[in-house]
Amino acid sequence: MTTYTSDQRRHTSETAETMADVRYEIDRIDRLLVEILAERQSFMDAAARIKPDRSKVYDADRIEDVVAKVKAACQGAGLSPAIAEPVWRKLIERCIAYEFGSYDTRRGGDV
Ligand SMILES: O=C(O)C(=O)C[C@]1(C(=O)O)C=C[C@@H](O)C=C1
Repeated sequence: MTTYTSDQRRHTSETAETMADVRYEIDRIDRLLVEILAERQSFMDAAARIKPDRSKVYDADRIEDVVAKVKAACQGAGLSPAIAEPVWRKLIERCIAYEFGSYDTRRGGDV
């Protein structure tokens, strides 16, 4: 199971006073995002292993389902959907490319 390593939080957005404070927290959060995205990526390998054929890697209905769920989560979390939606659409696009690569590597390039 993935465990996330995190540097100590020093400030909240309200207590930060200098740009050094702000950038320490942004850099800390970015390292956490990298760990979380690496875990998400690992499930593309699982999907490539489980999906019965290559035509299932790209799933338009599932893409819209993922984006809708992310937008719903944004409301509770206070994340701007204007940030989230394009980020997730690009993330999914790159995850699909990764999943195709994983699928082809696993199946020896057979289609
Ligand atoms: O849910 C899936 O079927 C996935 O493989 C995950 C994922 C994603 O990155 O969210 C990637 C490829 C699919 O086309 C849809 C969604």
